[in-house]
Amino acid sequence: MARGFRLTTPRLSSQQSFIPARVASSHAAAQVLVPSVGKAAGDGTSRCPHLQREVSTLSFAMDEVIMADTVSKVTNHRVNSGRGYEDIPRPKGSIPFMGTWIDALRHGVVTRVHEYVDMRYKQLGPIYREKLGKLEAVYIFDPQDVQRVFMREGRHPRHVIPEAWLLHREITDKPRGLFFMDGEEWLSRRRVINQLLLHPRALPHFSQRINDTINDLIKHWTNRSPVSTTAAPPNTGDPTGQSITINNIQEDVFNWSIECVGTVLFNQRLGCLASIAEDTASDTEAFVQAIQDTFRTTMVLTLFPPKLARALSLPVWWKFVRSMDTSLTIARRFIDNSMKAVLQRPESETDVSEGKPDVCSSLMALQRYDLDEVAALTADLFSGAAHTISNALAWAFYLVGQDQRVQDKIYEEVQRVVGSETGAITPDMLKEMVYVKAVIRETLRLYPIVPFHTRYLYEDISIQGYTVPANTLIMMPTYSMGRDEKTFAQADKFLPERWLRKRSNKAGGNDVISEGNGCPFNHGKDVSSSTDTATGGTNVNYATIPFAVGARACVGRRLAETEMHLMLAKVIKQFRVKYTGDGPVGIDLRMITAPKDPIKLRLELRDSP
Ligand code: HEM
Repeated sequence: MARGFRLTTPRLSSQQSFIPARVASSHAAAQVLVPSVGKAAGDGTSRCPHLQREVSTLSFAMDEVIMADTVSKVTNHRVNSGRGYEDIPRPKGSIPFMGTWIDALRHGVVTRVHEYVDMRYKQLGPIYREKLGKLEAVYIFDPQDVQRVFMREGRHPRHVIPEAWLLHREITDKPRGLFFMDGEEWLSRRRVINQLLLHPRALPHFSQRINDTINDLIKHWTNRSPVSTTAAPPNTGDPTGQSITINNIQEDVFNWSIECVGTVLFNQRLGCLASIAEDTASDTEAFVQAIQDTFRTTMVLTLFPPKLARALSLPVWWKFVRSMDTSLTIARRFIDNSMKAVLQRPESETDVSEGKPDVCSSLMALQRYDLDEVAALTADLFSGAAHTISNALAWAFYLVGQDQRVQDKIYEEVQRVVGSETGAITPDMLKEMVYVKAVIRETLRLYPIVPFHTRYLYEDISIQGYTVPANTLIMMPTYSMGRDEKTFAQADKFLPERWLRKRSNKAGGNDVISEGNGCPFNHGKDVSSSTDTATGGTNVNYATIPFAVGARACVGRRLAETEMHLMLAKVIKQFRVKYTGDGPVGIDLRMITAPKDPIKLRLELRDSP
């Protein structure tokens, strides 16, 4: 193949909206080459040679931050990488139209794509391309390449939206939320939601409600399975011998996360926790099932053309439509009920950033969007929140439930910060809980809830010496990157310490353990025994970015982290958690990284909650 060969046909599917030329050209200046990666930051903050400048994922005005960061380093960008798209390694056995679909199906690709992609990475290296049925993409694995992709995503970053979802939206002709939008439409709404959810002032406001819902969940657990007295194991110190059995933590946490997000979005209690106490069927159960079915069928329809599935009236298409309709109807029911309450409130109570009650009222107070659009925006947040947080917490309890050492450290930290205080854990207290945060961060490294980050760039980019043309789908597999031994020492081990660093206390007191800044490289140290493992890095580590980075990073990140940190801290403060399942739980990839089997736990009441 000739060097520098370039495909001229855009690889963006006709289903994915093209950005109008006007918009594309307006931000062409932002498509610039970032300084060479691997170079220590020149701002004097980096002590780690592996990492580069940080793109703050938490800035509420993220888009501007990124623009500032990239534009300040404008160099005349021109890709001249030597080898072209056609030269990028690809698996053997690709056939016209189908690509390597049959091969992939043999590997059980639908629920184990993460393993399949990992196998390809080991076979073909840090960049390869593959066509799986309809889905043609370039897969990249090197964190430095990932960083470069995010740095060049432009003012209106574009991610992949499953074709089946787009088709469904087209058929139903209903407005949808942020995830589905692009261009200026996306940016203007995203800025508003950023203010409501990512602004530092927004969350302290919600933490009392999150605390309350966690207290209620624990109360419901106790009501459902009254704390039973078992023979207290001898010499265990803390446990009183009283315990609660949980047969499926995921399900319970799902109910809780809907309840919790309901209080943030609508300042309403939705009543989802009642079904935990009563063990009865509820709307939330139907919602869980519908979302699971939507995700599962979407996976199949990612590989098999949805339009064809629809034309052939395949059962998978109809199952997809039914589950999508059910989940949207139930979400809409929750939202309509809540909106009624919001509409009845006095106008003075409608701006969350001024200490007012919730996201939905704040959106309505702007008087910029009609009710349908407010409902669409909040429905997106609502369903985005429930499944992600519940699965992440299920994995966190699964991991800590098997690791007494980690639990003891969480407990020590929570006791140190909160002491005998039995009220709410405040945002200021949370700031000090660096170990709790490290546990969640490590959980998401091992079980990244979103299995692939995706981007279409507006310009060609050179990756590993190959030119990847503009509008190619670039997939960044989070599972493989998070478990890569090249990046993480003892990559398969659950070691929250890798995210901490020890600083000596100049005032002569004890050394201070603080949050590491993300350098995952262990610099040759044994990460299990040291608290000084994430040494010296200053920046976001692109090998594990569970919420993505940049202007299109997860808009619910602050909320998700606050909910997860609070839940972990409060449960471990009161209970010892034991995983009681029958062995390791695998991953079932249904668009998100979910546990394959229910995660069973026993919660043993501590002596001194
Ligand atoms: C463990 C929890 C969560 C994880 C790991 C997670 C991860 C992500 C990721 C990776 C993206 C894609 C960003 C991209 O395309 O680059 C995303 C987008 C999004 N997330 Fe989350 N998320 C979580 C929780 C939440 C919560 C709690 C909410 C709502 C309150 C939420 C709402 C959204 C929305 C609306 C988008 C689309 C944003 C846009 O397109 O501008 N997520 N999330």
